Amino acid sequence: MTRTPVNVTVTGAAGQIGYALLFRIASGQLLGADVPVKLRLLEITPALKAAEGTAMELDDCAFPLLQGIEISDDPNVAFDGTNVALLVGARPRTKGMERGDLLEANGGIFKPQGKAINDHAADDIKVLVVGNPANTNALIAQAAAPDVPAERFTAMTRLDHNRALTQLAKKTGSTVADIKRLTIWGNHSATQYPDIFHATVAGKNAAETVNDEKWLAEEFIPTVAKRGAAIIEARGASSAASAANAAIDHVHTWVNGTADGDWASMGIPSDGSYGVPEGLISSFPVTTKDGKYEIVQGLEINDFSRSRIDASVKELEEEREAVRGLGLI
Ligand SMILES: NC(=O)C1=CN([C@@H]2O[C@H](COP(=O)(O)OP(=O)(O)OC[C@H]3O[C@@H](n4cnc5c(N)ncnc54)[C@H](O)[C@@H]3O)[C@@H](O)[C@H]2O)C=CC1
Ligand SMILES: O=C([O-])CC(=O)C(=O)O
Repeated sequence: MTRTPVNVTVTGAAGQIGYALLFRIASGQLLGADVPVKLRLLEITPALKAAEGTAMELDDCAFPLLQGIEISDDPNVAFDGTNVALLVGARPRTKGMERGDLLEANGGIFKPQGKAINDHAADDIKVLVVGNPANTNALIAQAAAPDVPAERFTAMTRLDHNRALTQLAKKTGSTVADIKRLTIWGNHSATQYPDIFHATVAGKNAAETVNDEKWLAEEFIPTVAKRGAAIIEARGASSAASAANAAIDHVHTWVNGTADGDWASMGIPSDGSYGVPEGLISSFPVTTKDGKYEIVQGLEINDFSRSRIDASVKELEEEREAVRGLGLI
């Protein structure tokens, strides 16, 4: 194998998403079946032993593409020379915790990680934030990394995108492979807006094919937007394998490109497109090529969509104000 290995850092490596993610990265599903990887696992000190156990299992898989594993509780070590950073570890909301407390607790994680990325990561670093609240955690990390191009900080809405694909496929009696150009707009939260007005099912407009605004407003959108809570209710734990799968999809798409005639959803810094205030990390339809993404331009946004996009963007603005007030950005 002649290619230089790509350094991939995963934070929260001993957590449930970490366990579902690391083996897939090591097997080549993140970057490609011909791309060797070195894994860096970042955990908090009490979870280092568990991370070591996962590393032992990774060794035991004898993945031909896996060229090394390093484990650390120091972000300066874990992000040293890293090319792809998957920021999964985050502080979950616990009983009695207000939103401000949650943002502050996550600021204590994502600000130092952003700084470590700024100071130590490779020049081509790409960052995906999975840990919630993902969009605003991405904003915090980005603000702490002024030397890294802002567009390298992204947040995950691909799980929402994938959830929406399946719901639409079920409704239309098609398969997910028949569906193209679906979009998640806004925040990875219950205000997100899954948009099928530009989507196609087997080449035909999805909204026209469905032709059922009541289903759209009362079933499809709430099912997708509240799916995370439904999984917690059913499983007694939040989505893990599907979240890891979406993280793989997000980075694979970013690095390897979207298919002709299709797009994906990514939480990315707004350039002001579609009236989303510049700098907010909000989900958009994007095409990707040569490791870069571009927002799909020129889509007509009807009133139904406009009010929902605006509501989610308003929530993102409020989160941005809150972290600004806490001095985190
Ligand atoms: N954007 C999305 O679509 C989704 C996001 N999530 C979020 O992903 C995050 C992780 O989920 P799980 O793996 O299920 O949680 P988990 O609780 O099983 O694992 C989190 C891990 O992060 C570690 N951690 C905490 N602080 C850290 C720090 N400063 N540095 C490194 N590691 C640290 C913990 O020790 C723990 O091992 C949560 O915030 C969850 O809400 C989950 C599903 C979907
Ligand atoms: O709420 C959570 O921790 C899980 C989550 O983001 C999701 O499943 O979309």
